[in-house]
Amino acid sequence: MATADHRSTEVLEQLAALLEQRKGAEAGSSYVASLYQKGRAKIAQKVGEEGVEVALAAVGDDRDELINEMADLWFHSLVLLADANLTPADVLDELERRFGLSGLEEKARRAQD
Ligand SMILES: N=c1c2ncn([C@@H]3O[C@H](COP(=O)(O)OP(=O)(O)OP(=O)(O)O)[C@@H](O)[C@H]3O)c2ncn1[C@@H]1O[C@H](COP(=O)(O)O)[C@@H](O)[C@H]1O
Repeated sequence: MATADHRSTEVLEQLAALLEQRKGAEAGSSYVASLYQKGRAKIAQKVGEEGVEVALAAVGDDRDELINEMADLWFHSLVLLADANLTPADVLDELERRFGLSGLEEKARRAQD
């Protein structure tokens, strides 16, 4: 299994920066620019479709298929975030906040034991 390291967030940030640049590109020149042109509902639809594909891949128990479909889901989710003028950092902040909360709950539980 691959291990998480500094690349995990770097690749999200670099891809997000590229997605931001694509806002100024011609729709015919880039898949991402064509998605922006189709609009929020189309991008949201792609995220929904990719989510279903992830679920099907998970049930199929094919490791490579699951990684591929998850990459499609994450990619389209990043496009949706960019279209909404949000960044991966906004989501990472929320995950970090929740992780912090659960960490505190765990500490409190241990203190009671
Ligand atoms: N990571 C990706 C990525 N993952 C998937 N895809 C594209 O997402 C599409 C999904 O395929 P589907 O079959 O679901 O969709 P489709 O049938 O082509 O389109 P729909 O009719 O369903 O809308 C394919 O065209 C893939 O090529 C991606 N396209 C781009 N990127 C990244 O985005 C960057 C910018 O891309 P461009 O804007 O195209 O240069 C690239 O350098 C990559 O790093």
